[in-house]
Amino acid sequence: MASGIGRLERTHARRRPATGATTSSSFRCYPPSDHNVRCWPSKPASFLDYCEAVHGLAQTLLGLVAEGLGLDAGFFAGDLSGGDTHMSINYYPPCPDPSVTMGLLAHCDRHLLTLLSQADVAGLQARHGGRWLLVRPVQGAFVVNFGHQMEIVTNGVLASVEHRAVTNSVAARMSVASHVHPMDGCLIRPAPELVDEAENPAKYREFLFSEFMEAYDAADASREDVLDSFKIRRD
Ligand SMILES: O=C(O)CCC(=O)C(=O)O
Ligand SMILES: [Fe+2]
Repeated sequence: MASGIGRLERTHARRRPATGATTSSSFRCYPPSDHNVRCWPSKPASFLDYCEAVHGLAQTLLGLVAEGLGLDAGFFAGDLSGGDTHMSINYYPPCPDPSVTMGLLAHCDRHLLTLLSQADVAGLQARHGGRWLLVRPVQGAFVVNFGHQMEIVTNGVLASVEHRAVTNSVAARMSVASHVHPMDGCLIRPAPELVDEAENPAKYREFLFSEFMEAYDAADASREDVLDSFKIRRD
């Protein structure tokens, strides 16, 4: 792990493994409960400040997204975004031949929202119109990703974004992703306000987020396979 990150306790391999020599550590970083604090890195000392700022930013963005959709500003607050924030710290060493080694395989995040810091080395790609587009780093800015849960709750209005990370032959790259999760027992369903049985019927059935986590792992994060098991078929 690069200097500055310090010791990471209770790290584990990513559920979605990279094909290259990527090192990823995932742990619950917020709220600062006794359990979560035990998983924190020992450096930097301002780690709590970072987690609090990210949490605050995520809640502000969710409020704005809700308003933009014509929902109550507090629509996503509470159970839908009130679970632990999961942080993934990804380290991609330089790779002699990037054409044969992917940093992180294509996937959609499973929860509501991700705030991703990718520092200053490019590598993140998002799929758009069948093509992979490089998401260039902007100094001091986060990339905001919608996950599957956002797509389902908005009945497809805000689609989850498929993305991956590529390696490069020169520079090591690091990214820090903060994933905003719902409460474990949260019921997920399209917002009734965004459903109209005649004009725009619900595209997804109701389910517990824990059920979704199992389906996500079983489908190996393939976008269509994951969503398929929750779609309502009308033909
Ligand atoms: O390293 C990146 O830019 C992507 C990381 C990512 O997609 C994730 O941690 O879920
Ligand atoms: Fe991701």
